[in-house]
Amino acid sequence: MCRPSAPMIAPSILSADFANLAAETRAVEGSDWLHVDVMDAHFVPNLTLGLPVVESLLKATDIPMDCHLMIEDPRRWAPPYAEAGAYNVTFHAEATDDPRAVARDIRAAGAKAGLAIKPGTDLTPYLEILRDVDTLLVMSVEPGFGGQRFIPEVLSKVRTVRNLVDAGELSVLVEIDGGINADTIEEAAEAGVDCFVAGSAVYSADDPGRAVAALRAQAAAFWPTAVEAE
Ligand SMILES: O=C(CO)[C@@H](O)[C@H](O)COP(=O)(O)O
Repeated sequence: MCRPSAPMIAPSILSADFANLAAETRAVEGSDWLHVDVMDAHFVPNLTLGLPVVESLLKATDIPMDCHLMIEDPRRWAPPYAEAGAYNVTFHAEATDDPRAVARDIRAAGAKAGLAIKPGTDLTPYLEILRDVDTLLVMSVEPGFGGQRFIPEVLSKVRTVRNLVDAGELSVLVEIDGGINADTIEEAAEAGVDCFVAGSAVYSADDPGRAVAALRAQAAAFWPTAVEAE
């Protein structure tokens, strides 16, 4: 996968009004991905939504869906999200002892496969596995809740993967999730993030669509001038 030609912004509907999800997705038309947090109250201490809501959302929007599964047993539960039509399905490294098999099943079911790691998880044991996924999701807050403070220490993992991708040794999209807003997006962009998830920064704005555009413009100031278009 080549680097996208511009920063990608993925609004997280965790911060949207769950009683008006179709309207909330229309408010962010023009976003690169729609980030959907699936939480099972076991892998994380929160419960959100599951496959039936994702299936309905897929009918309500054309924005490519980025499903972030914060769940136990992703080998069992991840492929149906791909079969339903999600563009990218991300599972947690900490939730499985066979990430390659989960990624293979997601891809076989028709979606891009993403690997997520919590802030405290070391990247080193997963570097080889990154050859078998399309996206690395670096969590910059503890998974479970929106509106938390950005953890800048995770950017060393972003820099490591950025350098490997730029050197042609890996081909993976680098995504960051948690605490991304006008105060933090620039340091993340400078470290080499391709895709920025933003929940409260987008949905607490008066105009979520303009908030997406503003975040993209801020990150673009740190974009390399000549990147190969995806
Ligand atoms: O996965 C998660 C939280 O677990 C995120 O996707 C949050 O939804 C991001 O929200 P903000 O930190 O941007 O408010």
